[in-house]
Amino acid sequence: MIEFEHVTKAFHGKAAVSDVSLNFARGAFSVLVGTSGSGKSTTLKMINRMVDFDSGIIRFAGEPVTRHPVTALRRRMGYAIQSIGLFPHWTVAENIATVPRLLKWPDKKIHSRVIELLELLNLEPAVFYQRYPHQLSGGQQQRVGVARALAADPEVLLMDEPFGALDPVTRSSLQQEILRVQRAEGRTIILVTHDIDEALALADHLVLMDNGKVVQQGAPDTLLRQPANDFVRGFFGDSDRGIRLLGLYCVKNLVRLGEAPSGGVPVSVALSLREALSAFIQQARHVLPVVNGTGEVVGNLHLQDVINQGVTP
Ligand SMILES: Nc1ncnc2c1ncn2[C@@H]1O[C@H](COP(=O)(O)OP(=O)(O)OP(=O)(O)O)[C@@H](O)[C@H]1O
Repeated sequence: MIEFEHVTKAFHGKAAVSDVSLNFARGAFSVLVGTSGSGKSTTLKMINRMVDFDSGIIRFAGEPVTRHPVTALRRRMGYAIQSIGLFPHWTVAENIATVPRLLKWPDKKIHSRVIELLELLNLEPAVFYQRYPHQLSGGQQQRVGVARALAADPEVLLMDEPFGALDPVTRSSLQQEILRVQRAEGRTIILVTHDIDEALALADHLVLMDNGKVVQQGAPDTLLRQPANDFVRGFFGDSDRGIRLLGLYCVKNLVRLGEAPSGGVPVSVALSLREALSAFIQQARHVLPVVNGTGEVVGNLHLQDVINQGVTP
């Protein structure tokens, strides 16, 4: 859906992005991750032409972005950033409605979309609808920023550290919301983060950048299991790689269905194997019962199977 071919951008003679070729597939959740100053934000901003590039081609829906009128291009791409950029004299509802208003949606449709998004992002409409940005916490402002980016159902969502100022609990629930929206609606999302665990939790397609270049890209599993070089190995923390790998899989993948339930506090099918490993350690057990979404015991999880998952592809 979005393709980069040999794209280069320099600021004051110094390359920020060098000869980058990438393909962000339609409906995929792509994540740009890397060291500070590696060119992630610049890469993102070149997609909606917030930053012009010096050479190469970037295509959106088959056409070079330079041939799309800037305003039309930006309306097709939601954009959410850490520093939020909410309009201070507009209420939360007016901020969220920015693009629907530009698109001249009827008032009723705008109102119901704003309510829907407030609920989606856990902001009680009765409390937040009429508030102004200065009356919100940093995390609430960020959620309004995400709601605004989603408002007009853009084909592509560009997000630059959108969960940066959130506490770990809110951050994790917002990550799950975004994943749910992306899976349910097949939305194309490109997200920049320097948080490795966030990147691994969200990405279908992970792009690791360093010094303006793409060092390795692919499925998170591939980068963890087959790091292209020492930089990639080091970036994911050599000693944490096994644990991070377990974070990519769910208990559901390994449950031995129909076994007589073992003792111990059950783990849910939806839990990651990383969290399940922690449950084994906390309970000092080798086998734990597994429950499905309705709390019914469906089988067991064996510690040995979890360990094997970290070894076998
Ligand atoms: N507007 C600008 N003017 C001058 N230099 C810039 C500008 N924007 C970015 N740069 C430089 O380009 C390089 C890449 O910056 P970029 O913001 O893309 O990196 P990043 O990977 O997103 O970093 P971070 O994770 O720290 O936000 C950096 O060296 C930065 O200083």
